[in-house]
Amino acid sequence: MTVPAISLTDPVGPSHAPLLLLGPSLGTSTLLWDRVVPALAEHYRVALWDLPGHGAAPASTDRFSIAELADAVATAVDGPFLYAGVSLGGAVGLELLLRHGDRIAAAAILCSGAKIGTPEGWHERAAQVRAQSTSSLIIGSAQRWFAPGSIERDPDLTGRLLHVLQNTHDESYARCCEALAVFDARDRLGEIATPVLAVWGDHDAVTPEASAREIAAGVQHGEAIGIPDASHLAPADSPAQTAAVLRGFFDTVAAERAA
Ligand SMILES: O=C(O)CC1=CCC(=O)O1
Repeated sequence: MTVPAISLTDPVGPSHAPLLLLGPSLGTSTLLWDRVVPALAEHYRVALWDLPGHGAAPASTDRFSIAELADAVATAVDGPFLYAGVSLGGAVGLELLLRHGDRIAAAAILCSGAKIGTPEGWHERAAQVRAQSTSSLIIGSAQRWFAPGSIERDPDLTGRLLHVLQNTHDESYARCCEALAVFDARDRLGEIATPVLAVWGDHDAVTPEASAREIAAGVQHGEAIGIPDASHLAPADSPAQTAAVLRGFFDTVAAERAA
């Protein structure tokens, strides 16, 4: 088995606070959470991970699965943690819950699904990137990723996110597409006993409300919530609301466990 190369940041936040791991979507990096981390780091020790060949992580040219990414994330940290991940990072979250659920007190799965897209679509995307690089994805990704008005509201962050995509290692991106092509956790959601919050962005056509509701209904303790001004990259589109939704959920779970 090849271990996919992820990278992990040092945690920021109060030294005795619970560890919160934040995961990226395909083609992005830890930067996706840039506007959310300051609010979360007041209450949690926040660490972020990068996908192979994205952001700070080394490239992985061998095939890997979403489950192997989850194992790599679980191996990179010690002890218990909270988790929040976007899209592919949310799929990794579901595999973390299935494979390492005893270490996770609560997880938020944002703009994601128990299955995302179609195998044909992911194989086409992988072939396109191998032939024409991630640069060929910029315009379509900007349309899928951001809610109307986001680019004008925060040209710095949205522009830098598109640069991350352009700088992503092509073969690693293609391998992520192939991992998504065979990812399907729909039949296993009922095995997840950890509390889960599934979040959708109202403008998201990739993983719409129905995807979040499927996760929330399928796990043993699930709830779902929408973020009105967000598309696929909710932490970039609506950072304050994303932080508030995560804090509300994690605080409620902690209070219920303490009661
Ligand atoms: O299509 C996109 O770029 C959006 C996306 C799908 C899976 C993921 O992580 O991001």
